[in-house]
Amino acid sequence: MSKPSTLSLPVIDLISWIDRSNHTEEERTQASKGLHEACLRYGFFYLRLDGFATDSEMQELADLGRTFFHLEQSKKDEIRLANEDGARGYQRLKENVTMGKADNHEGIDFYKPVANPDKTKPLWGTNQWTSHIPGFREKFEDWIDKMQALAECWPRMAMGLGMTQTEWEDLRSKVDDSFWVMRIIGYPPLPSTHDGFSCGAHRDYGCLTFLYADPTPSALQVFLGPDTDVAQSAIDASLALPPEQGDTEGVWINADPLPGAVVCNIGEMWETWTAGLYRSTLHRVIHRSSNYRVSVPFFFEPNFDAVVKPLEAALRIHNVTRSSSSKPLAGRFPPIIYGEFLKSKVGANFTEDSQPRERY
Ligand SMILES: O=C(O)CCC(=O)C(=O)O
Ligand SMILES: [Fe+2]
Repeated sequence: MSKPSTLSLPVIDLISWIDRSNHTEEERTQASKGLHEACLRYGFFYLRLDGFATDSEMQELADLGRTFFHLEQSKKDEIRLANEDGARGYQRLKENVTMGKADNHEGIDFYKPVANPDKTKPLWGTNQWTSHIPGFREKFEDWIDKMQALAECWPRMAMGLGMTQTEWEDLRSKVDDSFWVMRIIGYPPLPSTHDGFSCGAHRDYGCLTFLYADPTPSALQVFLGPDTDVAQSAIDASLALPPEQGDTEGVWINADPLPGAVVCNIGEMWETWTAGLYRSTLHRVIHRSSNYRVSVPFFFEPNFDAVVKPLEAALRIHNVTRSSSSKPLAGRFPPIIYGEFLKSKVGANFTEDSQPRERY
């Protein structure tokens, strides 16, 4: 495996939006510009959370996750996926599959609770919480609230798209009942004999991911292709993607944890809303250190019944910059009903002995 490049991702500071009364409009405009640029050029960046979440609060989540994964197997299996709708609950090591290869991690998945749960319907069951760790549920529910609040202020920051007030309100109505997902993931060291990764290369398919990971370095990697100008200097043909993922040349860079920040990345829904202006970037995890790594990604998603299609504001930008050779946008980004899209993803990524379910 080639060594990842030492390039690093941009850092976006949200404080002027979180603590509005102590910051100026000018500071908010600058933060928005930085965010827009980062979405255009990378689709992956750090979000500083000063004044919003502390390192010790985030580390506590990783510790709780680690305590769970270190329970005996039978206690973990008490909340296994198969008890529910096949999507909510615990999955064992290597139950997730990416590109046909077992991922060397275990995890617990939670989705937005639904009214009238029915576990016979895909994604419509009940979340499962361990009873073996005091405070586990409360701490993670607090985190879910925080991540939802963080996502609330986010689209407003994307001023760079030049949305009108009406367009902004329309977009907001698509995410005001977000069908969010949270995963708690446990990664033992990846054995050199394992045919696959800790988490294989993929794009997240919702709106926005906010990832807290424990301080383990050199685990999460992000792929920057040749159209990311920052990668131009570092392109190395030996780092091309495997043919099944397009054989694109580029670089894998480490996205090591930054204290006081989460990693944020764009999912396919934002790529659709912006008709490809914002990038949903490939990433993967290769965890070869000797410790047990824990990460907690929170996926902020559209409403289950939201229709997602390119935003007028994005099309206006395209119309200004589009070259005559580019493919018609409408064909490339047909409208999607988010919940249907989500269900269509369910199924490909589990081993045969577990209920099928998509890995984010
Ligand atoms: O554990 C990580 O660092 C990333 C996990 C991830 O990409 C995902 O669950 O979608
Ligand atoms: Fe991901």
